[in-house]
Amino acid sequence: MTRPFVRLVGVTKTYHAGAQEFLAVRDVTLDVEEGELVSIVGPSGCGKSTVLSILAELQAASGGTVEIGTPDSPFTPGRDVGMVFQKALLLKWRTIIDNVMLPAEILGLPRRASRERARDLLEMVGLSKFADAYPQQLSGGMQQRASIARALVHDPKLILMDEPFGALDALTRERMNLELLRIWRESSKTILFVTHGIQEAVFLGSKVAVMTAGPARMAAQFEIDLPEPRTLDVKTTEKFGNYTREIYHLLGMH
Ligand SMILES: Nc1ncnc2c1ncn2[C@@H]1O[C@H](COP(=O)(O)OP(=O)(O)OP(=O)(O)O)[C@@H](O)[C@H]1O
Repeated sequence: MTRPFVRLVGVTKTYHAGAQEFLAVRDVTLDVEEGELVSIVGPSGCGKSTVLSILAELQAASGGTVEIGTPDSPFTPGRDVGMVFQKALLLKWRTIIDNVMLPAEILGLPRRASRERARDLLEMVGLSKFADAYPQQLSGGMQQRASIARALVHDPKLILMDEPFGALDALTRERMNLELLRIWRESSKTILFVTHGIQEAVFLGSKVAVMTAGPARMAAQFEIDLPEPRTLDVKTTEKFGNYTREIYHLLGMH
C-alpha cells in the first residue's frame, strides 16, 4: 500500500480573537492519493477555506496531524502548491501570459523555460490566442482558465481550488467542470477542490469529503464510483442521483 500524498488526521483549528476562542474546524481526517482529485463540499462557514489554508501551510493547524508528500515525492510548501480562488485575481496591467508566469517569476525559475511552459499551459486551457491580451479582454470563464494555467506554471505537486467556478454562470460552470477534468487527466496533479455545489463535488471527485456546519466538522466521505472519463451524461445516472441525495441528507437538506 503506497502512502497517500496528503494525510490529515483529526485536524482542528481554533482562531483566537482577544480572550475569545473559536473552534473553526474539528475532526478533519482525509487521505488524498497522489494524482487524485478530491472534492470537499459543505455549507458556507464550515471551514473549507481553513482546511485549504492549512494544506497550503498559510496557517498551522491547532491540533491533529498534517502530512503532505511521500518519500518518493517530497513536498516543499510554497514551491509545490498552486492555488485557484473564486476570483481569477489577474493583474490587469499584465498580459495573460505574464500573469500566468507570475508564480515562476516569484520563485525565480528560469525565465525562458517558464515562458515556454506558460505557452504550453495556455494551449492546454484553450487560450493560446489570448497570450498577449489583457485580462479585461477575456470573459469570466476565460479568466478562470488563465488562473488555472497560472496555478500550474511552476509545476506544483498539489493544486488547491477554493470554489473556483462559484462566480460563473451555470453553463460556463458545467463547461469548466469538463475542462478541469481534462486538465487534471493531462497534468496528473493531485487536486483538492472546495465547493458549495453537491452535484459539482460528485461530478468531479473520485472522493467527496462532506463538511457540516454547527459545529464545523468533516462528517463523512464517499468514494465516488462513476464511469471514467466522466461526461455530463453521468449526471443522469441513478448512481449519481444516489450519491447527491445521500450528501443532501447529510447536510440536512431533504
Ligand atoms: N482568521 C480568522 N479569524 C477568526 N475566525 C476565522 C478566521 N478565518 C475564518 N474564521 C471563521 O472560521 C469559520 C470557517 O471559515 P472558512 O472561511 O474556513 O469557511 P468556509 O467553509 O470556507 O466558508 P465559505 O464557504 O463561506 O467560504 C467561519 O466561522 C469563519 O468566520
